[in-house]
Amino acid sequence: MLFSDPLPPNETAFAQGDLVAVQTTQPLDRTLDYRAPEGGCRTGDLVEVPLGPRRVLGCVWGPGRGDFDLSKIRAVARVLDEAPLDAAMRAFLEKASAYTLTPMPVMLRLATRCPDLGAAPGMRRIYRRGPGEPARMTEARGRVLDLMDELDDGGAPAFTLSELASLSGTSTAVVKGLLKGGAIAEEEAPRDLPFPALDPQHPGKALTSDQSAGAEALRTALRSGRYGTTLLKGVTGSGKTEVYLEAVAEALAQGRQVLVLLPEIALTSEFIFRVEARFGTRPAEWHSGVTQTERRRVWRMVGRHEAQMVVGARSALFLPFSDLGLIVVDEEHDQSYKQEETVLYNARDMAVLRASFSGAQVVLASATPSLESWVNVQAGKYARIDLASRYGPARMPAMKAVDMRDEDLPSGRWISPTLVQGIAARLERKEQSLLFLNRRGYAPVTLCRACGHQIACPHCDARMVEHRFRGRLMCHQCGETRPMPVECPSCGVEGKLAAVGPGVERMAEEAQALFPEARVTVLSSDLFSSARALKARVAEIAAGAADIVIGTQLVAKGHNFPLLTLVGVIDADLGLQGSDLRAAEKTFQMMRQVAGRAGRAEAPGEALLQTFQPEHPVIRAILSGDEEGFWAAEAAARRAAGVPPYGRMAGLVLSGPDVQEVFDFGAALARADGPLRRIGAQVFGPAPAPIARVRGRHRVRLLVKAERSAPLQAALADWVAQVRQPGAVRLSIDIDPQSFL
Ligand SMILES: Nc1ncnc2c1ncn2[C@@H]1O[C@H](COP(=O)(O)OP(=O)(O)OP(=O)(O)O)[C@@H](O)[C@H]1O
Ligand SMILES: [Zn+2]
Repeated sequence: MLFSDPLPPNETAFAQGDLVAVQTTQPLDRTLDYRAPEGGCRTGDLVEVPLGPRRVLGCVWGPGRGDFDLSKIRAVARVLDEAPLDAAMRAFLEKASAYTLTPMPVMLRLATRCPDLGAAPGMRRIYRRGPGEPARMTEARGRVLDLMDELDDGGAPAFTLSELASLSGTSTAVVKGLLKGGAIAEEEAPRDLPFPALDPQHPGKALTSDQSAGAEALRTALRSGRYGTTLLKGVTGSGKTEVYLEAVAEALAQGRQVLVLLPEIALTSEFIFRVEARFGTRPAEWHSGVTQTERRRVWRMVGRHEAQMVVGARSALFLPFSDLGLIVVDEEHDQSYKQEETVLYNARDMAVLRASFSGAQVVLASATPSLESWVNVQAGKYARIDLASRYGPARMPAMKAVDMRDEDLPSGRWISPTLVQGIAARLERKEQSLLFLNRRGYAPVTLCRACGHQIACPHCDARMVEHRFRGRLMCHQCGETRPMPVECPSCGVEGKLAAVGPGVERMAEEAQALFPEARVTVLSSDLFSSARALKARVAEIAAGAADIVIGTQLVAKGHNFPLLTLVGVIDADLGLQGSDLRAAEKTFQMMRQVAGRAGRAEAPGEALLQTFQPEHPVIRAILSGDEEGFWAAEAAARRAAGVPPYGRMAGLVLSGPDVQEVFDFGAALARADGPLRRIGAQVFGPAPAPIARVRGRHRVRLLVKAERSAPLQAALADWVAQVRQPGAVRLSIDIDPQSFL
């Protein structure tokens, strides 16, 4: 056994034949009793247990419950040779399950997402890109090599034969064929190698006095060895990353593990590069772009403390760290930290929860923190560090409103004369301009001028968006695409379809028409086949390969464009519409992030916000830069409305193929609101969800509001359990919803 070291505190050893409770990954609402196998087992061990005719994965959760016929109890089949889930991890999973109302088996599945879990270590054959080229190139061979190049971040990743074949959609024979010319090299390698040690003594950059004070505060917090959370707030380019890397160094020096969460895979490679420069070697990576082989290595090495630092996506929170000392959540306000898929959790909150069980420190870094974090600082729950100015000569850009009511702009055009002047001045000085519009595609609406029909998705309650570069219409809800029709699908008249409203592709057209000599480029996620392709383009632009960049929210995040001195926001009012409770907060964050892209080097930057309502309080707050004033006002408004973070909310989405059945179920829930009323909570709805149909399923919403101290989760569970759910209807509960879609 690998893990036969002395039993840590809080863990129990069981001798062969003892009754143990096992939490499985099967959809059962309780643990099951088994007998400890030969050689015994301990709490936290990952095991295989017989269940009916099958063997399933489980984790030893504690002593058996003893409420089952003892004669029928079977023995644990096998203890897996993997690091156990320690007491802190188990407590975290239980708490996260209770908080998000996610069943424990689903939580355990999140925590055991390791390919080939329990497989014996040993040697295996791996394949890397070699220096040669194949004598004869075929389409299939090309696909294999493209894939390998695509996933190569400079680390020459290794693949297994079957991985390469399945990822590239070819056969193993194709892969083997590439061995001959040396385009691929084959080697024997131990299954899972430890990660090389990072060196915390490697010197970092010389810090400014603000930065040093921040770094020292974080080091002190880490030395306490206890849980704590610090909001690291600093304007874009102030050196937040430099400061938290000092905290990383401290944790590494203490021999503890570090997790850094980034909101976007596209940002990882630049960050990995900085880690390598700072600590001499690359950390482990965990996100959707990582191969299965590497995933397995990361999972195992994290459990054995043979990976000191992981950089990754939110699911990295569920890796089995054995001694986690620090979690950094970079760009903590980012919406993508809220998982909107199977398990609804906010990675920022889960990071805090996980750290509290592991005696770890959390650093939440942002130029524009979430209101939740700001409130937690005000309440004294989080510490706060401020970096008020940009590093070096760079200054925050001057922010100005362009009052669109005064601009003379023909219909179908969106770049105001004032903005045009600004761009022209940049072109003259060989500086870059960024036009920001958070709308992918060419135009949000395609309208038939003959009959008035708007082309909609057949499966969703959404319009099809024209993507002119691809010549297709696309549904942004379900991804359905179809060729751009020539005639109206409703009335059949030809040549009358018109684009209405702007998307980034259309802005590019307008910019190019205004400045025929300029190099105009679009940065939008749908235009890049991979994170790698996007990264390459970002690097080219940073080096000066474009004069005018048109971008979606993608550009707001973390990228550095030294030549960029003007940011033009095409429609600053866009985010303020709609009923979203976070509309003001999101707009404020987004505008400040985008503006922060300008003037990152010596040349001063300017941000121009096109708006029809310059007197709107949010627009005024953005322009004045009075952040504290904005947060205080926003907090007061939320407190008055009794909404998060002052009140608690849960969003329920019911969906199914039959609209009546979905509504009936919603109405039945709304009537049976006894358990909610008992805690003083109110239920609103059922009402059609803002997106009322997705992929052919009708969606209905209920919203529950409660006081902050009310035991909401327990009441929700009781409430939902009383009403029989029709088989075809799905129900998802989102605690603290971020959006009301
Ligand atoms: N003390 C320093 N010495 C040298 N360079 C520094 C220092 N502090 C910051 N920099 C440089 O300034 C730039 C901005 O710093 P950094 O990326 O750490 O800021 P940030 O606040 O994390 O930015 P963002 O909000 O865009 O993520 C980087 O290129 C960084 O290397
Ligand atoms: Zn659709």
